[in-house]
Amino acid sequence: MTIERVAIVGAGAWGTALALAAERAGRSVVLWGRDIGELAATRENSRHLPGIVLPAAIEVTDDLARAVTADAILLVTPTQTVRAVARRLAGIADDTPVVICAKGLERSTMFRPTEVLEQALPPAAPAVLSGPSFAADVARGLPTAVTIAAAEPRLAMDICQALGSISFRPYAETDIIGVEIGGAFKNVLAIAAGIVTGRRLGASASAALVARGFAELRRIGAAMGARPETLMGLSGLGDLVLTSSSPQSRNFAFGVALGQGADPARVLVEGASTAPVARELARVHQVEMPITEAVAAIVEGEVGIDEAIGSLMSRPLKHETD
Ligand SMILES: NC(=O)C1=CN([C@@H]2O[C@H](COP(=O)(O)OP(=O)(O)OC[C@H]3O[C@@H](n4cnc5c(N)ncnc54)[C@H](O)[C@@H]3O)[C@@H](O)[C@H]2O)C=CC1
Ligand SMILES: O=C(CO)COP(=O)(O)O
Repeated sequence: MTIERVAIVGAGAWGTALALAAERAGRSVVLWGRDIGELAATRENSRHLPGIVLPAAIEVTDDLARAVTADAILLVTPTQTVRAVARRLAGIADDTPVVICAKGLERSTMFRPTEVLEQALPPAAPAVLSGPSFAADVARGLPTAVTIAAAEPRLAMDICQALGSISFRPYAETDIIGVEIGGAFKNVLAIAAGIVTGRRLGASASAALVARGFAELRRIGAAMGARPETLMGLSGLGDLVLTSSSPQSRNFAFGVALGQGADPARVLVEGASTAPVARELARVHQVEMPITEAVAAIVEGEVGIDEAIGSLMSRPLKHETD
């Protein structure tokens, strides 16, 4: 299919950046948001992307009917809102590609976002966009590569064709589960990496955290049906490395604040919402995920940070690749 008109639903940092990417790729773009007063008036998202002015060609609207008729829709609101927002898109034509751009797991059901989408919006053809990509980098046109997955390889490639440009390079994939698992769990692991940095535990501990965190990601991925190659790619290891090493990441920055003694109840980032669900999924699938367990316990206020670190370091010795 040819995708000419693209709607971005959600005008936060990532939605605004993806609107710019789609416009650079030559698409006709409509950016829908519920709070677009300032954006519509000034063409600048000063809260999330200060200094970046949207070109006149991008239509900014709070009228969802303008989005429903697009050839493809990018759903770019936080994970816990995907169900409600998807329901509001009920008027779409059958098989309209709806590309999930959130990274997380629904708390009430433990569903991945495309599972939520399938329930809430049955006419949609689900897809997912994920990978190492900060909104500010994409908005500025810096080189970025992401993964776009859909069950049908042809659809994944059509969406790649629609969004790809000289600065934004999507790779097509069919492993929706793997891409979503990578995006959801890396946010939890990024909080752990931030805690290591905030607690000044050293560069060696940071590297160990990424490697052992990735071991957890591979184990839960195998249990949930992800392909190992997907987890090795942009949306798994690539995004884990990015968000576990950069203060630009809100999840990492949240972890840094926790490591420095901040109250876990104060901030809400995707990884904090996902952590208790990730822990529960690990238990359901009987997968050992001590770092994920520790993050969940910390953000839920069940243990202190020093206690959690002590528990991780005093676990029984084992073979590395068991
Ligand atoms: N910011 C980034 O660099 C990246 C973010 N993401 C993911 O994209 C998702 C969105 O993140 P951001 O845009 O950064 O968040 P944000 O906080 O900048 O924006 C979220 C937007 O969603 C809107 N929203 C929230 N609830 C809504 C509802 N019920 N109905 C309609 N609109 C609603 C808010 O008004 C806001 O405009 C998250 O899952 C995040 O993990 C993925 C890659 C990069
Ligand atoms: O997912 C992201 C980059 O790939 C953005 O990470 P944060 O949500 O932690 O800022």
